[in-house]
Amino acid sequence: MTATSPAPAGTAAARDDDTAVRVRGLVKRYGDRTVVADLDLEVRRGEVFALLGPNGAGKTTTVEILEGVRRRDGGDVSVLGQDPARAGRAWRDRTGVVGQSTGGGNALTVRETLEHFARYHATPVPTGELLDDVGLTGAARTRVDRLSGGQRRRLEVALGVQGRPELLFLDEPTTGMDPVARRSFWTLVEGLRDRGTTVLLTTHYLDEAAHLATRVGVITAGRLVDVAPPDELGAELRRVATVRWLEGGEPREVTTPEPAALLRDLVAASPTGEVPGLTVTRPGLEDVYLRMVATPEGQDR
Ligand SMILES: Nc1ncnc2c1ncn2[C@@H]1O[C@H](COP(=O)(O)OP(=O)(O)OP(=O)(O)O)[C@@H](O)[C@H]1O
Repeated sequence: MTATSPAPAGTAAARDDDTAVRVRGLVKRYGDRTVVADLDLEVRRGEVFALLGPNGAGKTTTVEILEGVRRRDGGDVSVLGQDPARAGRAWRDRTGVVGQSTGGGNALTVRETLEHFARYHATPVPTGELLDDVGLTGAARTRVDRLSGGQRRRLEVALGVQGRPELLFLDEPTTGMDPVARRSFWTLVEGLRDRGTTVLLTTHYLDEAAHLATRVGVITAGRLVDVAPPDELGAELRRVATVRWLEGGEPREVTTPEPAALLRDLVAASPTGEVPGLTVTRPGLEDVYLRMVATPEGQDR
């Protein structure tokens, strides 16, 4: 089938049209240790998908297999319709990679570095625009080996998006950035998302996942344990609410899946109909995430 002929509905090729990444039964071992264990994952075209998980859970390993820079031991992987283990230069041009920071540097300036790598792309983002997008205009003439950690991270992000990739891999992109730089990075990713770029990112910052991601997936011990939009993750865990109030001046707290019934009882029992200090809270993304990874399996191994 050629790229232009429409795939019949319901076929694998038709489904691939709206799927950027499809992973089935992915396995990766180091020696006799299995670090990715039968992992399934699907990232739709145009979405920002965030992978969360504790240190050592297997996020980077998974992402590197999808980038085509690490071998797998089992499973099926399709990225932009091809197996990254066999894909060539043309496929690579359609992806952008911002790996975990290496801390390396060189004697070229920021601008020289961007101009050097621009030659590898068919339609690179103009250097001035790129510098602006990542907030490095003021550092354009600084040598890379003299950049701060956060500035270096911005340069790596610039190199990842320079070729206007269809699919961008971001491995802990904002580690080392100050809060202002993180915010402007979020704006950059939002701009990419608005232009239809698919983004797969790993992060330890739950506010980043909540802000940017269409869906988040939680990996513990090499397995994907849940996938959902950030405000729906852990639906079961979220059903439970914590009700707090003051009784005779003393704080009281009850955790219940049916807060409405408790509120009715509290109001009925109050002579004035008022319940002092009353609050009802449901678990947020962070609470849910911490519960998910709190199992022995979820700990760093
Ligand atoms: N080249 C390697 N050789 C042996 N073990 C490795 C290698 N690379 C990673 N590992 C191990 O594989 C496991 C998964 O590592 P990985 O880097 O994928 O985790 P991660 O979820 O990205 O963690 P972090 O959040 O700390 O970046 C870890 O236990 C790690 O020590």
